[in-house]
Amino acid sequence: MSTTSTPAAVTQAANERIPEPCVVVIFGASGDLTKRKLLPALYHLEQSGLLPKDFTVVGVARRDLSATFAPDMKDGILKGGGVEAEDPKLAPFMDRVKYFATNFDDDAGFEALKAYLADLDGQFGTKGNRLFYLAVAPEFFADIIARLGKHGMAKPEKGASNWVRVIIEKPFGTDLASARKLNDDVNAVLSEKQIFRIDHYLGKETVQNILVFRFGNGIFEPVWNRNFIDHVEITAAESIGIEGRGPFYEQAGALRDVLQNHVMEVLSFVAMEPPDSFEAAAVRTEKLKVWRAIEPIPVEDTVRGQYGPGKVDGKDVIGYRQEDRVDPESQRETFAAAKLQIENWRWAGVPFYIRAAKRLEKRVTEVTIVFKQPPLHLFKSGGKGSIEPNVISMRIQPDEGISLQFGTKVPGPTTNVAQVNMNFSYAEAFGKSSANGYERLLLDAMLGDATLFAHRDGVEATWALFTPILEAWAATKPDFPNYDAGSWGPQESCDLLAKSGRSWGKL
Ligand SMILES: NC(=O)C1=CN([C@@H]2O[C@H](COP(=O)(O)OP(=O)(O)OC[C@H]3O[C@@H](n4cnc5c(N)ncnc54)[C@H](OP(=O)(O)O)[C@@H]3O)[C@@H](O)[C@H]2O)C=CC1
Ligand SMILES: O=C1O[C@H](COP(=O)(O)O)[C@@H](O)[C@H](O)[C@H]1O
Repeated sequence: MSTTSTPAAVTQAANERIPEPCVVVIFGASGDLTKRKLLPALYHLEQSGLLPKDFTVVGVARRDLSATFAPDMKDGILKGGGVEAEDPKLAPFMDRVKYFATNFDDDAGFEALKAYLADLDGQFGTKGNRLFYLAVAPEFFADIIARLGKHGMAKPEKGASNWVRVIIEKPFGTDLASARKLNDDVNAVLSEKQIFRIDHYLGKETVQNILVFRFGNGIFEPVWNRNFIDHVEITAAESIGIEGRGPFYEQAGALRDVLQNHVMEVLSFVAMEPPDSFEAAAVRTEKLKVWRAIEPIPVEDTVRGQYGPGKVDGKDVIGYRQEDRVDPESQRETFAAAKLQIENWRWAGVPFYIRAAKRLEKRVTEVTIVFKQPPLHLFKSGGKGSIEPNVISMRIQPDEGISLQFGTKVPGPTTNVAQVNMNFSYAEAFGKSSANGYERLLLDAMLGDATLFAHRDGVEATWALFTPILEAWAATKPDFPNYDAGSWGPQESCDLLAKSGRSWGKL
């Protein structure tokens, strides 16, 4: 497929969005996220000319890393790909990367940080504008924000025109009660306008493209409803295991880690009504309506699983219970699936099947829209394949793109029907993109645009749906492990669709 919009035109449009001068302060600076995702994302913004001229990054963590921080981050940027060591923009960018050591519970440290940031304003012309990024374990979220408040860093100074915003990483709570408590703690210091709850899936081009596909074209929306759609599948499959994050995953599991947040965000884009505008309040309102319209989920409509040993990409891999720092009797799920019913005018009667898991056969995140059959099968003599439904597959990752499956006449003297695909590939149309999702979201937060960030009400609405499931799961002992690493999950996951004569599409 060809494209009429050139990448150059796209870049030009993006260039109109340059934030005001500011300091980005990253708490958790020596962590994995900062090195692998955040600094590379900021540098890509710099390369694209999207950072303000007056700009600094300050990493904050507890150890004294002032001598090694910038070189270490440079290493992360180079390893992230797409950047050469001799890139002329790299050295000047690294000169603006600073480090400040303090423990998160140290009041004197926060007071010194405040003075340090004021000093940077003088050196770099950053005008008191602050974007704090909490790239830390969730138990620190509320404490850091409370200390920012206590030390006068959480609000602009009285009468001044500077801004203060805070990006909060996931997970935002572990159930409804903890999410509410965290929201209350955060809202006690910051106004909702200052808070940017990040879900990096919303930064992915292909997730945003769900809205463009639906609302930027005339031909899809008329069929995007219960009259034409049989069911929807959303899969977030990973072939990797828990990657050394045993203690984290033992607490989290697939439902808390991915289903409640990333998958539900994607679902809201697939199911929402057109917003009045592409602005935060309008988009959030429509997303919230979708989540609130979902019927309470019966536990029989959910499936949990845990991988045992198996083969992924031809290599033997260990089971979850054998992973480092995982309980050998662990009951934590590495697979979670559910059938959801959105009881509104558009979707009543259309099941949404969602699943997220580690150590499946391959890494693929996809939305699959399966359409109803035509009312009459004219081509009965067509043989096998003649009555397959139309399917729109929105490939979030990898091989980003969209395809439409439809039946077509096989050449020859009989009326045989074969299924074919019309395919749009991002890579073919636009070339490879280095964006990791964080670029767009960091830029939006610097611009004060919260459209692609979660709102308190939304976070609570999704926890309200899944908390009863977590409670029901905790009350019964599962028969784990129940799927082999490298498979497509437990048999019950197929049964969930088979009950109504459906099956997961081939990915
Ligand atoms: N890593 C990833 O790919 C993803 C991470 N996230 C989320 O991002 C957040 C950060 O994750 P990640 O980078 O992996 O975490 P890490 O465990 O790798 O990093 C934690 C950071 O917090 C600092 N820290 C911990 N305790 C203190 C303290 N008492 N005082 C000062 N600094 C402290 C550490 O500093 P020091 O080195 O000095 O101890 C380190 O910089 C988490 O909420 C995670 O859920 C979300 C999506 C993906
Ligand atoms: O938030 C998380 O997401 C990653 C998957 O992100 P992706 O961009 O690689 O799809 C997941 O591996 C991790 O467990 C989870 O915490």
